[in-house]
Amino acid sequence: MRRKAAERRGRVVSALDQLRYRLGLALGAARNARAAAETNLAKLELEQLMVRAGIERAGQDPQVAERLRDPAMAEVPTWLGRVRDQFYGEWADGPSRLRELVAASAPGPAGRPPGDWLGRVGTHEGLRPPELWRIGSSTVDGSAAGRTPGTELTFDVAVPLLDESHLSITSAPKTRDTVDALVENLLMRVLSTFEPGAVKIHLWDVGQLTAVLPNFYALSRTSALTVHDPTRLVDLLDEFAGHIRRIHAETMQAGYSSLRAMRLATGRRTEPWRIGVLYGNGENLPPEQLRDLKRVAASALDAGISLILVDVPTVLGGAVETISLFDERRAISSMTGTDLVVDLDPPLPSGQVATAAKRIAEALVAKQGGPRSFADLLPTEYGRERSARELRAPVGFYEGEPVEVVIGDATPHALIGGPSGSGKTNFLYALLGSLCARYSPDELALYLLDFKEGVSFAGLAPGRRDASWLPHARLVGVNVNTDREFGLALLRFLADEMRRRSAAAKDHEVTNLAELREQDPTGHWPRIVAVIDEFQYLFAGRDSVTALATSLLEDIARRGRSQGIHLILASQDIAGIEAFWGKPAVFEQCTLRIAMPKARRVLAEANQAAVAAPRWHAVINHDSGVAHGNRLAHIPDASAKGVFPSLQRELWERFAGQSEPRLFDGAHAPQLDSSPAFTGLGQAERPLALVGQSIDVSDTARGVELSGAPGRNLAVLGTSAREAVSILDSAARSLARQYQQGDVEFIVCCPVETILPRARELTDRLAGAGHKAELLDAGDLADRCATLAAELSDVRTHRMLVCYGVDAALPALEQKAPGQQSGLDHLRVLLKQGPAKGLHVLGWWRGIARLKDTLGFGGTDDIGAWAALDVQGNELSPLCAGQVVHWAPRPGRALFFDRTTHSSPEVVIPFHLPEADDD
Ligand SMILES: Nc1ncnc2c1ncn2[C@@H]1O[C@H](COP(=O)(O)OP(=O)(O)OP(=O)(O)O)[C@@H](O)[C@H]1O
Repeated sequence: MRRKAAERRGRVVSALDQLRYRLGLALGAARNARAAAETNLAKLELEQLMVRAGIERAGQDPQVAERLRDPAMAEVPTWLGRVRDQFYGEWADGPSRLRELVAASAPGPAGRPPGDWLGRVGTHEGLRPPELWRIGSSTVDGSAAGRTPGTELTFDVAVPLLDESHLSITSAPKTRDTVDALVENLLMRVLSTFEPGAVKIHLWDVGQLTAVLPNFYALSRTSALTVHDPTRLVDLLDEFAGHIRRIHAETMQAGYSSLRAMRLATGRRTEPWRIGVLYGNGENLPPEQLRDLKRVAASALDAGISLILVDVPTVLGGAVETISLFDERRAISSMTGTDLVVDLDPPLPSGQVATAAKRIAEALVAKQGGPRSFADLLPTEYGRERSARELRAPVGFYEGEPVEVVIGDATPHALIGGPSGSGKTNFLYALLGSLCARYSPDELALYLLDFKEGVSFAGLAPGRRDASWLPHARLVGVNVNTDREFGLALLRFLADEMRRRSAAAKDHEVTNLAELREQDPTGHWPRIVAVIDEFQYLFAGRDSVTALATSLLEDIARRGRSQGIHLILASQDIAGIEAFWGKPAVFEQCTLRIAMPKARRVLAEANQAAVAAPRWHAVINHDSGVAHGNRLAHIPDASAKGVFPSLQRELWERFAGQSEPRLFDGAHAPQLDSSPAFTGLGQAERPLALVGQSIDVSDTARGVELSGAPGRNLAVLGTSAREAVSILDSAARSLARQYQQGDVEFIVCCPVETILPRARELTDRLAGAGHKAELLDAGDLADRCATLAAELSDVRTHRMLVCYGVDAALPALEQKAPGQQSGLDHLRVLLKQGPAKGLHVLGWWRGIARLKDTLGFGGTDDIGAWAALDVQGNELSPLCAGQVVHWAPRPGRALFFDRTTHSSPEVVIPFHLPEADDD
């Protein structure tokens, strides 16, 4: 028992020994590994210190010297030396390669000696900026490059800047003049490279109000150079942040990741480069400013903004090159590495810099000088652009540079506001001219509607004085302020077109216009721009027109974008449009805002840019009116006499073959004789009695089909004689065109004395057309009604009883001999049974009550169609199946309802009667 226990103990002890042994081994290994790692770390740290100080000079660095005392570190300098020798060994022709590289990457003023360029104004248009900008040179000993020891090899040192990198400069004591010379040299190289205006410089110096780079003074009077308040770094950073947001949005919308990418792809420079030079004092910036600065620096380069920081201690995001000065001539730079000393270029002669700055400033002023003209908005060749992705055109200029408007996916619709006389119409002309000159009618179709009293778009359609028209215009609507229905018709048309495009997109399995055009290259899919000037009229009432207009506008605003249907809405007073604010969706979809001087509520609430905008300028904002999107532009005078018409004529000749636009002029009633609806009439089985022109996008007339169905009579209601006469005239004359001679007979009766000449005229015209037409004496009406009623069953010809002022005949018609039927009874028979037998009544009643008296207890069924003039809507409901009728009577318009074709009445324009004007 005891032996067994001793054995067991022995086994345990030996197992424990084994364990201890193994643990000991493991611990020892870990200790060794740790010691090795620590030594390695110390070597790497030393290596880093030596590289930072420069291998040649490292021995003088007290930190390095201290570490080198450790024998374990002895191999570090040896190793670094070997690496360097190996590097330079392969670098025998390095200096000359560098020289060539800098010469290629820093052409002209970017790298050449100042004598070659200083004082000359640059001409580079700025598509591809130089990649490097010279700051000095560096010299290496030939032995390092495999040459004879003692020979010196010199090469140029240059730094990247525009689009490429920021620059951080650290001064040494008493080197401010050197730093200034370095910065001045760099900026002068940049300014002298490009055409004036391509670069803007912003100077900020924490310690100085005005005297930063004094040789540049002449430039500070132009937009090329701005000196910022030393206490307001925040303003400068805000300004840059605003540019970055705006430019980022613009480039992304156009499908590019940076301004540079966009410039290279499109071959156009749309923005200047901006260089911010910030002089600090070596102390840390307050944390908030530091954060803002880092944020700006991180995305600035993609927006063409580069920073040059002098003694601003910060680690910037993005690419940064550094220059650290040792003394008044020498520095080290991240471009060359710490081992090479850069001999900075000597300062440029200050007098010459001042002269050069003055010349550049003068050239810039000359370039920007004087207001630019409308012709400056136009391209050299017309109709070259494609609208598949977007529409883009300059509308004005800011400091000589064009300012563009973009209508596309991100800014599908535009809102233009400004008080009367602020230049909205002029802006629209500038925009339309600029767009139409760039895009052919196959790329852009315009629908133009002006609610203003006046004829601002009228010239775009063919007129008496100028037969040309704007070939892009498909519709021109003027003087429509009383015809909100026309606005509605346009919106309906756009909504239908939107559906048509959406169905086509579905068929081709695509989601937007660009793809549809790709998939259906032979289709006709221009971008559609609908301009509605003074669009607030659309919302002028609290009625069904306003309700419908609002919902259609909302629908188009929401869904038009992907179908290439764009709205441009202009108004004097956007703030005052109540219905508009009740439905903010339209407002929100109008992400392109154009504020004329003093415009209210077009831009975002806190954005006051429109208040300060000078005359004939506009604030163009593609960011829903948020301040960072503001672009101020001077708009050239596009409304001066002959300016737009001459472009129109050129475009008309260039794009000959485009059909005329439809012109809708609310101030002119259409002529029956020239209406295609009238001239196109021929013999028909169910003839149409034309009542008037429809208020619609398509040029059509409305009429009543006089078939044999019950109720196929026409009543004209109200006291307005001119319109009533016109309606009966057009109805009878249009019917006359649809019958062969002998197939129809017109019986015209006019109990209203004053109208008699009109009735006679009509009768003569009908007779002149070869038809049987008789002007019945009012006193004979009752008897004739009796005869017509009696003959109803056996007449073979069609008969039209045209009666002007039936109400005036009522007293005579009502008379009846005892036991006999009255004339009225016979008229009722004609109204009820006539249509089936080919007899139709076209009558004018001057009041609804008199119509009801005429119809008697039989109700209104025998009047299947009517045209109301000065009659209130509520009086009309019984004639319209009891529905609520909105109708504000107005001269020259009628409310037309045909039970068989209408669900609700529609407004029509009775045709113009030339001879009736002679009254
Ligand atoms: N950029 C401009 N340069 C020169 N003249 C201009 C400019 N813009 C407008 N005008 C002139 O100012 C006048 C008013 O301009 P416009 O008709 O465009 O203003 P509006 O805002 O449309 O005014 P309203 O709403 O009263 O029609 C016009 O006679 C026009 O010639």
